[in-house]
Amino acid sequence: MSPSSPKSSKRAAPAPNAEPLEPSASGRREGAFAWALPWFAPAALLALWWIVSELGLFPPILLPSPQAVFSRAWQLLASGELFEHAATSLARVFAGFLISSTLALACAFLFHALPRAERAASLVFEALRVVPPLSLVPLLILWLGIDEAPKLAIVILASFFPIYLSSFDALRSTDRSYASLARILGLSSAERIRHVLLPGAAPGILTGLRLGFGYAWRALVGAELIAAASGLGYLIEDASMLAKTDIVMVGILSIAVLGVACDALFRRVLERFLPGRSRKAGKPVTSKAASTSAADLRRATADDAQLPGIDIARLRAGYPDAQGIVERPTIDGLSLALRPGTITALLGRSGCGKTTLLKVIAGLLPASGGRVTFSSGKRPLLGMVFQAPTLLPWKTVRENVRLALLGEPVSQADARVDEVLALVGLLARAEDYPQNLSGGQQQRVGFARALARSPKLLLMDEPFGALDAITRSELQRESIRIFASTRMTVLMITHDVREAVAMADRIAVMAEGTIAASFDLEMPQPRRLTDPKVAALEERILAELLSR
Ligand SMILES: Nc1ncnc2c1ncn2[C@@H]1O[C@H](COP(=O)(O)OP(=O)(O)OP(=O)(O)O)[C@@H](O)[C@H]1O
Repeated sequence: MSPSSPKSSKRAAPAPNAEPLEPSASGRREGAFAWALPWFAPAALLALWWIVSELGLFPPILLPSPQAVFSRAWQLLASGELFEHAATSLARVFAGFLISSTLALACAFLFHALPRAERAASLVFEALRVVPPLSLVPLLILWLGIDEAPKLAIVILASFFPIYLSSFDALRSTDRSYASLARILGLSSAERIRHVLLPGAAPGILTGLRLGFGYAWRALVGAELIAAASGLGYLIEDASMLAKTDIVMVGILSIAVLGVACDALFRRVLERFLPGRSRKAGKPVTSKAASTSAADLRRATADDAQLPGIDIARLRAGYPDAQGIVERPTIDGLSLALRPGTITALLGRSGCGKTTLLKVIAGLLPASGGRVTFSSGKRPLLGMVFQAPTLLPWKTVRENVRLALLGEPVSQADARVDEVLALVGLLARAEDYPQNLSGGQQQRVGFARALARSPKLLLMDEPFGALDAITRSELQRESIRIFASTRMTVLMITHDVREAVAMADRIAVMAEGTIAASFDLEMPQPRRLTDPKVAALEERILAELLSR
């Protein structure tokens, strides 16, 4: 059959860049009924309940019919009795929850700031966590009497731990993920809390609050067994004594409905008030700065004499164990000189200590021996491109880059953000959230953020490692252009010998925590990898690497 026949063209697969197809009829039907999905199971249970009671499988004293329960509920509602009990229970849950969430959040923040205090309290907290609050009722009555206090105490004890644990974990994992970034960007404690810790931990904290609220409801009925005269727990207990099963079921259903409604409220808060969670793509931005060329970035105006050289001599460094002792140094007697304004590429097998060296130079890890000397006297203003983009998902692209310029006047900082985003070709995506960008685009944003402060020293940890071949080669070319126009001293880790040969002035090969060989490249840019001299050097370096 000829490819142009109508039949064949009907069957042809859509072109890769074709508009999305119209949803199919079955897809449309599914979409139309999506809202009803959560109601299927309750409706099925209700139907089952009705059938069982209609068949008379259980006597009404054990299982009253749905009609009997709903008419009793209507009666209690009309008399205001149900509302009164529900209001009392809600007041108890809210009061207990308010106290427990305040205490739990205070403990989470305090213990996050004071890890030793957390370790000191951990055993007591762990023990208290596993004791069921209801087992404490006799003691609570002895200590607090039989009024509201023991009921509140039970709700507090039940809801404290989910909130505390979830919030503490969220704070700790956010801090771990972004600690290096915050230090490299020079954020103050207040800036770190405001821009990183709080928004990063917010989902975990809100989940903890949601869980805690659920636990507060669950503990309520038990709490209202303690000499209560009102509340849904009391209603259930009182009715069960008089064998009024329909009222017992009204009480249980009321707790379920109120609990689900409160949970839905929490979820709405989570979805609405967390910045950047909507993940919508922002509007494209155009501005004069979009035409910024690399040459415009010369504002640092640093000539080579002002740029930092780095002299690393007999360096030793490693990761301390739990006792704070570095047993086996990762960097062991390493010496390397970085000339001002040059690009040095660091090659070496995985695990030989390349990232560790970068961390010591950046001041993220202390040296245990030897020295790192900066020709500028102290550690210069530095930018770092991490192995992963390490963007804050709750901030837009613009806000992520802006984070590097928090101390600067707003208009100046905004102009600079435009400049560096234009430089990496992403000004049009400034209002997007990182989730809406590809991996390569996210890495470019990380690059723009590192360049934003016009660093004198740029440290790059396999910046192109996770990218596809085309994006990688594009970014390599862009980087060469940027390095040529913005004077910086650059140290770049890579696993790619070609990348090193294409970009670097010096290549250092690392093995077992020290520099095994180094090569100076005096070939002009741009370098053609097919050039016999370049190809021969690539071969030599590859052989050197393989011999390690
Ligand atoms: N936070 C850490 N705590 C303890 N040991 C670590 C830590 N980070 C790295 N190491 C260890 O230090 C050694 C060197 O790690 P490093 O990340 O510097 O290697 P690398 O050369 O950068 O590796 P790769 O090329 O795979 O990224 C490894 O043995 C690693 O297990």
